[in-house]
Amino acid sequence: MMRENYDEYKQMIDEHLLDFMPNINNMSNPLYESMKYSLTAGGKRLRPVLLLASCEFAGGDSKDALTFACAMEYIQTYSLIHDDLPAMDNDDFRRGVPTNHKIYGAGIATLAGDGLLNTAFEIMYKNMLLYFDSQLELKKRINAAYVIAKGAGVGGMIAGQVSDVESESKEPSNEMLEYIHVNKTAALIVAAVKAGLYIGGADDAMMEKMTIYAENLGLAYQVADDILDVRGNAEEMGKGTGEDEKNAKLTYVSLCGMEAAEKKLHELTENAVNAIADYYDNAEFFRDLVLKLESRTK
Ligand SMILES: CC(C)=CCC/C(C)=C/COP(=O)(O)OP(=O)(O)O
Ligand SMILES: C=C(C)CCOP(=O)(O)OP(=O)(O)O
Repeated sequence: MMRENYDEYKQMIDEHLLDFMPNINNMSNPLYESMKYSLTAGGKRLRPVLLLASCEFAGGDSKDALTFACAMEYIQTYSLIHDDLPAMDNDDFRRGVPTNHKIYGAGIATLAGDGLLNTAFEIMYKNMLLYFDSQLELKKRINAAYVIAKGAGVGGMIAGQVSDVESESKEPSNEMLEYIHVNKTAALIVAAVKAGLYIGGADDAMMEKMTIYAENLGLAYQVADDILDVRGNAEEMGKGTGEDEKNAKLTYVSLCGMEAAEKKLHELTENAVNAIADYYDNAEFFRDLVLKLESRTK
């Protein structure tokens, strides 16, 4: 049974996110504080919410997917800490508060990111060990961990971030922009959905359709973020306003203009909705999510 709304899933994450923090000895206390600072600074929890909802959509119990959902948020938080570093976007605000390196320095912030990424895999492996006696349950979790590693990895989010960094010194193009969005943003969103579906036990048809949904949602999410950045309501996306957005980034808006970006967002939204048309009666959560994303940019 799927839950009614986004906030119910988000609450599960917010309540349990710190439960998975490892015990760190006193010598590395600044590391713990710095990891905790960014985990509890807010955030929409989109990726873990998608993971839990996808698990239930496939007929599973979201409680069984909680570890993986929290691991996903650890990875998301690591990526934002590193993205904000002086060597990358050099941002001062994130999730409405000073960025991690502004509080703890670039060294600890880098290590907090490393720590979160590593912890994500530590807790997924620990969870898998609980299912050692059931080949079926273990396989679901190995598949989930594999898609997460792949989506976050050097052929996914990291590849996208490399191109994003490099794009600042390259001739802008549609191909480059598409590559950045597919990898930097959509890859982790697709991974969240697929991981949830694996744990929930989805069949191949559902996996295929939901993957198309998630690819379009992922691209739509980045285009919407870029539209909101320009419109000055970055606050709504949990960021600071204005000053920290100082890099002239390659975005759909900067490359093609606002009107084209809005059209693209609409197309991606339609694609996402159409991908799950077969599940009309019980895909309301996923339909609403992508439709709300588009309407928030208006
Ligand atoms: C491996 C790493 C560090 C990946 C970072 C991935 C990512 C999605 C960064 C934020 O993108 P953005 O710069 O477009 O978003 P924002 O405007 O929130 O900074
Ligand atoms: C892909 C983008 C736009 C990076 C920020 O992601 P979110 O907007 O989901 O950030 P949080 O809610 O997790 O802070």
